[in-house]
Amino acid sequence: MAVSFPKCPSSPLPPLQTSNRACSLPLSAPFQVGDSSKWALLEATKRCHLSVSATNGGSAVAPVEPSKKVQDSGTKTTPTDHSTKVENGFRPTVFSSNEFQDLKTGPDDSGRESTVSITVVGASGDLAKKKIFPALFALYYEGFLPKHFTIFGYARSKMTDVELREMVSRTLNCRIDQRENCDAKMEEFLKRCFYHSGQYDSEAHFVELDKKLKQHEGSRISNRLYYLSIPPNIFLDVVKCTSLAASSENGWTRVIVEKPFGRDAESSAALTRGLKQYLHEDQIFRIDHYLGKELVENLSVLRFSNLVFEPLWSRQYIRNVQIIFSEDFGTEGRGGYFDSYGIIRDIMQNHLLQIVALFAMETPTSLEAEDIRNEKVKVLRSMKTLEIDDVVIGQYKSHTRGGVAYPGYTDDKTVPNDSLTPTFAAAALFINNARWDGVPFLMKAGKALHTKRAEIRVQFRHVPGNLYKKCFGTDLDRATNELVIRVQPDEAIYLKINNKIPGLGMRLDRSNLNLHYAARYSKEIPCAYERLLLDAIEGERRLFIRSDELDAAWALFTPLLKELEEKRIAPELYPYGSRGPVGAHYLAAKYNVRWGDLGAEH
Ligand SMILES: NC(=O)C1=CN([C@@H]2O[C@H](COP(=O)(O)OP(=O)(O)OC[C@H]3O[C@@H](n4cnc5c(N)ncnc54)[C@H](OP(=O)(O)O)[C@@H]3O)[C@@H](O)[C@H]2O)C=CC1
Ligand SMILES: O=C1O[C@H](COP(=O)(O)O)[C@@H](O)[C@H](O)[C@H]1O
Repeated sequence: MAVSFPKCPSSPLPPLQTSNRACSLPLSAPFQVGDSSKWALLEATKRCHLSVSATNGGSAVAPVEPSKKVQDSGTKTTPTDHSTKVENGFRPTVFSSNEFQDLKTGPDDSGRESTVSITVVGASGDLAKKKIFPALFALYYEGFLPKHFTIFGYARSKMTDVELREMVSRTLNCRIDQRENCDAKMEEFLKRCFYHSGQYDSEAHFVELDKKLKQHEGSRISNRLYYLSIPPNIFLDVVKCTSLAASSENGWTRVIVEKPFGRDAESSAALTRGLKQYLHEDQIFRIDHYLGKELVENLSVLRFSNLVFEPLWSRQYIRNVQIIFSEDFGTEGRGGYFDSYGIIRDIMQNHLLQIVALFAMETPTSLEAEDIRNEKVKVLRSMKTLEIDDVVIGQYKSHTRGGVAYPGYTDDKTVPNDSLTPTFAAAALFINNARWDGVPFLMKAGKALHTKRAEIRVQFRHVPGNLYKKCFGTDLDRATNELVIRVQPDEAIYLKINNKIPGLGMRLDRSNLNLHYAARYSKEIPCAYERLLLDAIEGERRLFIRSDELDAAWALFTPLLKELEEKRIAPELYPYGSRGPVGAHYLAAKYNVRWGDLGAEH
């Protein structure tokens, strides 16, 4: 006879707060939660932060930091920098007292007005079209660009303003969750976009750009941001020309530099020296767009604001950490660039290593950029230089599936037939400090694999003297907890736990405590470039790479890269669309690790 137990009385949980906004509000913020305007949100956020750190009624003017323009070799001027000083890592404040305001709100009533000119150098290129202009539009749409801003495209291609606008308009779209006034907003945005054609090494052409910028800036304080979306061999030409001929005379000048930052320790150091001939370190914004991804930024929040994680975050409880990047397409269209870099330089030395640094750092003194970067650099400097025995490399080969032929890497016309450039790599890294001694940090990155995904997997140790050992069979590894931070796609954080299957017997299964972003948050997640562009405009350096971090990162990888190239080590071939070379499993097994992304259900 079936026995039924009385049901637990249902006790409704209090409703969850569904808005990010609620979290950032100070108790005393005079902000109406019902107010849907983006600007209201930004204003509220400002108040929130100001309520923590300042008591001047919300009109804080950032502390002045000198702008370090070099007029000519050796002569530095120090005009006022009206940049935002970010309070303890939050995005709170304004350029000057009246600049950062919604177009709808009209002019502010105090201080001299200022303006921001954003020049995309290499505007005719792939990255500019795919990411930069759309990100700028998204910022504009959301009301995050300052009242007075102008966008310039600069490249050698001949184009009129109208043609640039046509080109840009083809790539713009509005957020899925906010289509209101989309076309009108696009029109308004495009009217603020202009183009100047010129050579990258011609000071005269940058003087012409300077004149055009001045026309737009008028008598306002001029702040200028240059985004170098060009091949690295012309970075220095452009930096020299902008610095000598087109930097701001009374505001700040900042330069966003895209990767690759060199090919090895020496070339990277040479690039840094070159940049520093014309710019100060705090004018250089080395972008690593992975740092702008929502879940990468959230790593510190997860760790430092939840008591349940931080005490476990060490060799005592963590068995291994895996950072996995895979793409389900090859180098299509970028083979020329890729062949002289390869996957280790393209993904591991920067994106994945930055994740390791953020993951493993000690608690920073504060959320200020320098405090965080100091901790990251300590991690990088504590790491063991990579050795060839701890690395597996692969290259994809052609494969036919379902009647479709997928090309191999060397089938790309821009790639030499005998190229040994790795399109896949797996590596075991170690951090020689008290917290992480002996814990393998396994990285895996590959193109033309079976899936597109980026994730961090934290595998915890076995439960000592586990009472339920018998329920797991012989494979205790399968029973350990695993925390998965899925950076993309379909952002999620989930913790694999063992759970009793409901019923009268005692059977356990693996279940997930799952924070699935799409289900939890209704707002679309901004693209990494939006966050980073906004940070650069605001002068927030937390998510950009400092030169000593870069040096430390290259020091780890350079000997390995040299050895691979000098010895012409052949990569293991893997079929397009597969899970990559089998060697990756041997590497993991060497450290008693099983990759967490195996199997259909992971
Ligand atoms: N595309 C991407 O997804 C990513 C790119 N990056 C980095 O961003 C930067 C820009 O990338 P991307 O847009 O793909 O690059 P492109 O190859 O598209 O180059 C951008 C522009 O630079 C000019 N250019 C290209 N080659 C040369 C050359 N040899 N000499 C002078 N000018 C040249 C061209 O403009 P014109 O001829 O009109 O002057 C071109 O439109 C690079 O540093 C790249 O490594 C980083 C991450 C991702
Ligand atoms: O930096 C790079 O990143 C992209 C992958 O970026 P994602 O944001 O789409 O994950 C990669 O395709 C490219 O090779 C590399 O240069």
